[in-house]
Amino acid sequence: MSYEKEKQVAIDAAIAAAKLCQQVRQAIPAAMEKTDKSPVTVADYGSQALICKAIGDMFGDDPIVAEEDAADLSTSEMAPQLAKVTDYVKELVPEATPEAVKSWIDRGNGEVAPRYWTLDPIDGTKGFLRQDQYAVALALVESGQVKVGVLACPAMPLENGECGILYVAVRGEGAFMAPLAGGDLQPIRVADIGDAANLRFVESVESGHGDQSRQSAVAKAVGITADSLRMDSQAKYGAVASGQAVLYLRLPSPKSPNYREKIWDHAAGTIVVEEAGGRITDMHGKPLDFSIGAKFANNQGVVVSNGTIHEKVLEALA
Ligand SMILES: Nc1ncnc2c1ncn2[C@@H]1O[C@H](COP(=O)(O)OS(=O)(=O)O)[C@@H](OP(=O)(O)O)[C@H]1O
Ligand SMILES: [Mg+2]
Ligand SMILES: [Mg+2]
Ligand SMILES: [Mg+2]
Repeated sequence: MSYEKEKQVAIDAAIAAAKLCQQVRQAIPAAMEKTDKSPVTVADYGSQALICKAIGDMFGDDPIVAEEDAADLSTSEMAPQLAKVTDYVKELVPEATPEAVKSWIDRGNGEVAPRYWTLDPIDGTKGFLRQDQYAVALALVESGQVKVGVLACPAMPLENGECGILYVAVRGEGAFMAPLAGGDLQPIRVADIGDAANLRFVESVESGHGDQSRQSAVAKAVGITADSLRMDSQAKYGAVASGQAVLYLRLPSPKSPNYREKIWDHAAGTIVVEEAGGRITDMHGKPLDFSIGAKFANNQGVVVSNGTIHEKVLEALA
């Protein structure tokens, strides 16, 4: 099946959302705290509203499983924040009202189904707040397999010194990147193992999102001696897909050993890497299971590689 329409709607929505995020970021955004103590900003809500509206308008029957929830924005003390979100959304959707914005955000409360979208309106909110990397990550999943993935990474550097990369993949059609500001999609490939300069691995910036000492031990065991490239968000998948790194390790943090990864933190990134020739499994070599729910209840840790080193990495982990 061709996913031409899905791909185009996803690209347009992600680009619009990334624009909103960059506008918020120029104003040095403040963070609000969610009940799990993690940060969220008006940009996370604005991005989710824009994208869920776009998907809902074009594919009204498709559920969307997204990170944020408008319930936190619905109290009277949050009214000023909701007004701010609405103002940003209005710049791109003039008919936006606070009520409409909340209802668009809540389109993201869908459940995993035979066909669904999953959205992280800002992946790497901590990176967004630090003026580092972040990504708008949107994917379409059918029968448990990611079919379309779009990653908009406004802070990823291009060769010409400018910033902003869009990564796009459709199952069976390859992976591509383009300047986020506009330009043709160019095919990308993972790095070859013989390419010693690219023997780098990527990992999270936040030490609590992984096990950095085990990650560097595993990288060393497969011959990667250079220091890791630390990067927030699914931009790490973009780095592997385009050959800047051969490995992304995300092993359970000793601080939260029972944490289960969320589907929106990986869906778009995984198809971009797979279509660029790479491989993804959990730390035990099992495929990530996108068919059960918002959390990967049956997977632990994530290993993303250029493919050729994957078995060696799994052996080092075993
Ligand atoms: N304990 C633990 N272990 C693993 N992952 C966790 C954990 N806690 C949170 N999260 C999720 O991490 C998402 C951000 O991941 P990053 O790789 O961007 O982390 S980092 O900012 O580079 O450190 C972040 O996504 P966003 O909330 O979209 O930013 C969280 O979903
Ligand atoms: Mg979050
Ligand atoms: Mg995330
Ligand atoms: Mg997020």
